[in-house]
Amino acid sequence: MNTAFQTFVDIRRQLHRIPEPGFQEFKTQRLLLDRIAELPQHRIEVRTWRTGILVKVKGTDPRRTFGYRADMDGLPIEEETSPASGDFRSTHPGFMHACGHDLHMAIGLGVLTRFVELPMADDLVVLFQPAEEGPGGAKPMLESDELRDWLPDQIVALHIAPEYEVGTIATRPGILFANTSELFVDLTGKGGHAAYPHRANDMVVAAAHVLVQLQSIVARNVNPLDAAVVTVGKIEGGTKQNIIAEKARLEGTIRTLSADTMKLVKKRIEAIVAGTEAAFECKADIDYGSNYLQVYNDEAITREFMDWLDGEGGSGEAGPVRLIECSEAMTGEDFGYLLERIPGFMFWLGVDTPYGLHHAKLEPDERAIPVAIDTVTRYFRWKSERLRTGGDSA
Ligand SMILES: CC(=O)N[C@@H](CCC[C@H](N)C(=O)O)C(=O)O
Repeated sequence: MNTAFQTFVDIRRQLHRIPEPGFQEFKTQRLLLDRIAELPQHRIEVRTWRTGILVKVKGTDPRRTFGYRADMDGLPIEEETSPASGDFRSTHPGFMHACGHDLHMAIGLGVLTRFVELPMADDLVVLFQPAEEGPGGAKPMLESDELRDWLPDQIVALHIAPEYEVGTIATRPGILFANTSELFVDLTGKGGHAAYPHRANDMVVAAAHVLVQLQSIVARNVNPLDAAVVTVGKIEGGTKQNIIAEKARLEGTIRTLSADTMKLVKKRIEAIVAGTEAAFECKADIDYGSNYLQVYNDEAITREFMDWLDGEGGSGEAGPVRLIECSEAMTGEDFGYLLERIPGFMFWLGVDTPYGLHHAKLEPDERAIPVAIDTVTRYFRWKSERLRTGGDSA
């Protein structure tokens, strides 16, 4: 790997050591601000918003602004990567960059650096956005004073994809990621002695009933030709093996490809929870936490990007890039809010690793970093020039 790219691999490793929860990305913000401060300052302007950062690189003759967005937060996962990554493993117990945001940020810094070194005619804004995993930073950042007068005319983001080889970019026009809603169900009954179940009201059993019935929603209520997911990722209840639990809590997430199906799934969840409440004579509360809008790629701009990648855009400094037109995924991304306001697209970046996103053993192949820096940089330059010379797809 050439030394220019190696710098961003090193930065990714530094970021990997310090994963932080949403809106607590203090060390991450500091590290990025320090790296940005090392760049020649005459072309850039920097703003901070909460734990996020906005950087503008001034073009030589700006008529438009292009945007790249990178998310910043880590996940509550204890890292279990191989000894080979020992020297840059997470130093924050119980936290890990297990969704690739360390790569997304390093790539953002790489793109930014390239445009500082060799500006394009148009402006570039790089957004380092907090709290993608929750509660969601894109929507409030979009509404912030800091972004209001720097809104790009077109925006791009990427997400690492463990299942694709390095050198692969996958995307599609239209919907790429699902609508999401978090789900929290709190059950309160009556605790008691394990030997006297008839005098108590057991919330572990009630939670089990809710959990099993939730499985019927996708199987029996959603049209099989549509798509939806109801996953419960965490159950909490009780205090000891011989005490009947007074409280239990289920934590999950709902994914749907359409807004109407989201309404249907929520209606069914409410019916199931109300039924359990009546049957178990307990109290049940539902909270939907944060909700994300689908990621909907602008059809014309995405198709144009795909055509470019299939042609002249497919060979770059970091090697050939192979395009895959992929299917929709049930992952969620608050980048959907940015795309609702600003035309653009998101794409998957192949990082070829056997463990999936949100896995404690996720080890993305870092050779994907140069591929992404080079591709995004070349694409913005090409698009900026094309618009000046009268190409279409604003
Ligand atoms: C790309 C990715 O993995 N994104 C997350 C987004 C989480 C949204 C929210 N906190 C939820 O759980 O519904 C995902 O889990 O898809």
